Amino acid sequence: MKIGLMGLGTVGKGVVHVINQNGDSIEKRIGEKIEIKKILVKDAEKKRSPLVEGKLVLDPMEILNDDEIDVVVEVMGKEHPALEYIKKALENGKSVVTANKEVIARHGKELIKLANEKKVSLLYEASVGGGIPIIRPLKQCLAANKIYEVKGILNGTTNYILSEMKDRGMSFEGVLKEAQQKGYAELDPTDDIEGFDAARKLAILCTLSFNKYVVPDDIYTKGISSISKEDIKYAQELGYTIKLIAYGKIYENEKLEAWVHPVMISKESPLNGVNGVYNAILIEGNAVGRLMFYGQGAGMMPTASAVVADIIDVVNHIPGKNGYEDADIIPIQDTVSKYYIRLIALDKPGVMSKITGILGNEGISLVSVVQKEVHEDAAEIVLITHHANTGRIFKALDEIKNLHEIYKVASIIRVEED
Ligand SMILES: NC(=O)C1=CN([C@@H]2O[C@H](COP(=O)(O)OP(=O)(O)OC[C@H]3O[C@@H](n4cnc5c(N)ncnc54)[C@H](OP(=O)(O)O)[C@@H]3O)[C@@H](O)[C@H]2O)C=CC1
Ligand SMILES: N[C@@H](CC=O)C(=O)O
Ligand code: NA
Repeated sequence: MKIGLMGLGTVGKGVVHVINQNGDSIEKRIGEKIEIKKILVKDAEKKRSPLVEGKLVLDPMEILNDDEIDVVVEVMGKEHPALEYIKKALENGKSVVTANKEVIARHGKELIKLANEKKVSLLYEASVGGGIPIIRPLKQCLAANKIYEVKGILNGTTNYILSEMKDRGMSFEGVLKEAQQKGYAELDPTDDIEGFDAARKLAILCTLSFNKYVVPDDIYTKGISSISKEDIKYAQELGYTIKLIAYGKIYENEKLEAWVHPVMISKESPLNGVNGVYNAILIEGNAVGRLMFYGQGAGMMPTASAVVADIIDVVNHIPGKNGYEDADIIPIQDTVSKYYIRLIALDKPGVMSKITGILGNEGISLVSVVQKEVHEDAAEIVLITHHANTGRIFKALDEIKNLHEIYKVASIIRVEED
């Protein structure tokens, strides 16, 4: 499977990294090697990674007219000339993967029609929520539902700015600069700050969720440029957090409400804890109920994760192109965990030392021990172990169970701390 990559910025570099890092395991999984054959850039003088040596081109036609290239991956950004390149690729019978929300939100309808006519794929998972899987779940896993409502934090840059202003008392300009350095912001950060990027993403989500074609111009859009440190302080005093929210709802009369606006979010809302570059999307469907999708909405590797998954999806739709190896499952006895153990024992001196002795022989040490009387002659003993080999825990419990002072091993629960 030969790829033509258009763009080698934050996302393009991520795609090169992921394919370089995970190429072998991907090949094993899908039965096909993904090879980046050519990469389109604008600036021939920029210093680039040795990984892309010999692949760079400045003329888009070198990719679009290359018969060996099966998939064009557009990660250049901006509406033009990306739109024209995507169209040309589809016309030439190539599948297209793109992260470009501007192009999909404005021209998705005609592009999907063209892809269908040409019997090729047009995939755009990275266009909404970066690394969060949301497009494919809406198209496939939730297809049985009537979706009523879509609500979320859809822009990583503005969420990062608002979180950092609140938590570190940073200035708007200072945090924006950080977001740009981290590769979160659009080329023109006004797109992020004024809410246009979130509106493009909301247009895509509303179209998929409500089955009505929604474009960014339909969406009332207000960004965060007027949010000051004072607003953030007052919000905290009043028990709220300010978030840039994108909201879409379909009413029974089939009318839609769709807007992007700063919102005072109460402490109880699941969106309140979504901080930094993280995005979250809440979906309400009539069969599935409420769902929340959460993850990094921008950045090199999370976004590349979605782009490369789309490339894999193209391969998976070629008949006979996937295969799985047999799984080698680690026996539960060989796994390691802390354990909570509750025992019912005879309330008599010496019982505890027998129990700790058996555990000690298996190299199991204890974080805590609690003992309570439950009857005249019975006590409940609750132990929390340090990390231990599960096989040794089982062996020790078998021995403990057989002590005549033990009535029963009432519970064994794994303990996790993160
Ligand atoms: N950054 C992120 O976290 C996310 C980005 N996206 C989307 O992904 C896309 C790419 O974003 P990002 O990687 O951040 O963008 P960058 O600005 O970092 O990179 C753009 C790349 O495209 C190349 N390029 C731009 N215009 C042209 C042109 N006309 N001809 C040839 N090459 C061109 C640039 O070339 P050169 O290197 O020579 O300058 C550069 O390599 C955008 O649509 C964005 O909205 C989606 C999700 C998350
Ligand atoms: N600029 C965007 C990038 C991802 O789509 C954002 O900050 O969310
Ligand atoms: Na996504």
